[in-house]
Amino acid sequence: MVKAALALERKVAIQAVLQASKVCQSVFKNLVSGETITKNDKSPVTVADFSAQAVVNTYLRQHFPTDPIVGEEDSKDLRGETGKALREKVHELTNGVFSSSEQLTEDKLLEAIDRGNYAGGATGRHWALDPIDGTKGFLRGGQYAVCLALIVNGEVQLGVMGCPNLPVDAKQPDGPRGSLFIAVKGEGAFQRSFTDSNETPIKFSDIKSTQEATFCESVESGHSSHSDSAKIAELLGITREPVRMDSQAKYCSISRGDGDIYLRLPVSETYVEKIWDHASGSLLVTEAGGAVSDVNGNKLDFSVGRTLLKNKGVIASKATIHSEVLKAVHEVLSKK
Ligand SMILES: Nc1ncnc2c1ncn2[C@@H]1O[C@H](COP(=O)(O)OS(=O)(=O)O)[C@@H](OP(=O)(O)O)[C@H]1O
Ligand SMILES: [Mg+2]
Ligand SMILES: [Mg+2]
Ligand SMILES: [Mg+2]
Repeated sequence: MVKAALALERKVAIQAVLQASKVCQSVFKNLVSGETITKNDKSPVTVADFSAQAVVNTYLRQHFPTDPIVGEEDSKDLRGETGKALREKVHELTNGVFSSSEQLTEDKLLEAIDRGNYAGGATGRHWALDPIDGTKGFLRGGQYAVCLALIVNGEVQLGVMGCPNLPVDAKQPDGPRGSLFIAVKGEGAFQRSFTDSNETPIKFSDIKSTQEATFCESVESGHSSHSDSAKIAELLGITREPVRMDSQAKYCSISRGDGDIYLRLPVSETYVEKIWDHASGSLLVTEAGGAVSDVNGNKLDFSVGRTLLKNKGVIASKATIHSEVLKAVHEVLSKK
């Protein structure tokens, strides 16, 4: 029997993402839905962000002590007198996940978070972590995801995403929630629930033409232009309403056939996408029978640091319609 690639990395990443997802769920339950929080108070998501990063980085450190990590967050806001209140909350929450022998001191907590400060690059292996992707989704009780990927020599080899609010079965939107997605390069894409470790292979839906397709896009038009995507939909003969959701849950949804096309159209000349917003999701898509490129048809280049400096926007779809989607994207964007 051929030994599965990256078996230990896969197992550790699943455990880390599940634990971090549970931290986020408990913060939401105790803080966001509590009465103490005002609408524009971002602190609950901040606490969950830092704790989730500390939890994942600690697991990675235990099993792969020399692996560097590109994580979205750093401990700056948790340091000194000004960071004391936040630090204490994050400390308590993070230690709630670990056994008595694994408890972190405050210093070790800050150190764990800052292990995410790696610059990335083209050689060797490193992890990319978004402790909460879709922070706005988290706050509104919508979609968010804990996203972890392993990048080796600039190529994503493993991606694990925890989506606490995503229904396990899209056909039962009011059914159980908490979906975990796993992809290893060359080994396919899988889904399981948070509570049952049985994994099911997933793939894109078998639409024959773009007319049958559904778009999936960001909730915020500031992150992807809704007006451009409407024009692209028209060119492709798409009549179904776009499904809007936050976070890399979009990649997960299309990979299991809930939608078909994820468009992230550039909204500004200056915004550069971050690797942690796309690494795990893009591998899931290609392993589920999809294709991913930027709006110019270039492969996403994860080898140039913490950002996707060489790319503009993202187009992900079922592989068989990708070139047609790209053509429509080009037609609309070139007129601007
Ligand atoms: N201007 C702009 N353009 C494009 N992308 C941006 C921009 N600003 C931020 N971000 C990043 O978007 C991440 C969330 O993406 P989403 O697809 O979830 O957006 S949305 O919440 O649905 O609007 C979000 O990830 P999180 O910070 O992890 O939530 C950001 O990294
Ligand atoms: Mg993000
Ligand atoms: Mg984030
Ligand atoms: Mg952020």
